[in-house]
Amino acid sequence: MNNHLSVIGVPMDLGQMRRGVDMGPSAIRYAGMIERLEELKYVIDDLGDIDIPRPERNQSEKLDNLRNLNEVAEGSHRLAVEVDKVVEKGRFPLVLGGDHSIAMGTLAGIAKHYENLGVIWYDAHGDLNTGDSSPSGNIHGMPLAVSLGIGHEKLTNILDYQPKIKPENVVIVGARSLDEGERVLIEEKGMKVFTMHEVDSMGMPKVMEETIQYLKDRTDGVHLSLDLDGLDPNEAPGVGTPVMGGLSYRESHLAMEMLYQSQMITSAEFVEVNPILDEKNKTASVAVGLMGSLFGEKLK
Ligand SMILES: NC(=[NH2+])NCCC[C@H](N)C(=O)O
Ligand SMILES: [Mn+2]
Ligand SMILES: [Mn+2]
Repeated sequence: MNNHLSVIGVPMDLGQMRRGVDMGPSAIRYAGMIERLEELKYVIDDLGDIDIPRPERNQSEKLDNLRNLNEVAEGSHRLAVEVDKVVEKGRFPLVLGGDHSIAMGTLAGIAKHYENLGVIWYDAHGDLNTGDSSPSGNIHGMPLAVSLGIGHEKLTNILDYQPKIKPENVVIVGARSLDEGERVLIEEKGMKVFTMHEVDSMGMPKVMEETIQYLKDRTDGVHLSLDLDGLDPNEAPGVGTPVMGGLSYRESHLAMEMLYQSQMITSAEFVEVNPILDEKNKTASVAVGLMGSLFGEKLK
């Protein structure tokens, strides 16, 4: 694994309606992230936080069922520019959210450097909505669709190219809340999804084995997009859209350890940590713990 990490915080809370997720990057750093990774002998540049635009008052609230479209697009664009530079320098981008809408910026910055970027979308949700299909108008439910080139032009065209990724290079893990339009898209594109049903029936070792094998055969780099709501809300309560029956802390550690062993992850982001909804920074600590496993911590 690339031993030079560049950390970028993204205090974005405009992709959904619960305030506080903009403090996610601070909460994750406060939970000891940098020290934890330094312990593993990584060289770390913390690039600080991206400046996120604040919406003007009186703007028409939800144009095309896309809440805060212009600000989210601009924030993601700024993130994409920074991530692009990090990859250009040969460093591993580690992005801290912020709500999941930021993934469209992260992927825009990374994917131009790969022919076939793979993505592991670790999440209770598919985030495959568009303005047309979204029940909420919240853009954090759309970044995977946007990265596939599906959605509003202001979002799909960040850094002036699209699509960022191909549907066959994506694996979704932990899904248990998919909207109708998302199911249709998954079916139509033949996307690989391990729902909680598969995790329960196959077990996490098999799910990750298959994920790793599948991506190894077809990609030249793999981005991990980890939404903390993929985990069960009992273990990661500090998220804005919790869904019961999620991945356990232990399953998630195992998944991260297997990814470390595979040596295939080339970038990562940890999103949706909301300290206002959290219990004593538990969810941020879970994020840092999972990073420990992803970057090679071992018990012996
Ligand atoms: N990144 C997330 N937590 N996304 C939740 C999305 C929830 C729902 N599917 C929506 O579109 O509103
Ligand atoms: Mn989610
Ligand atoms: Mn998500």
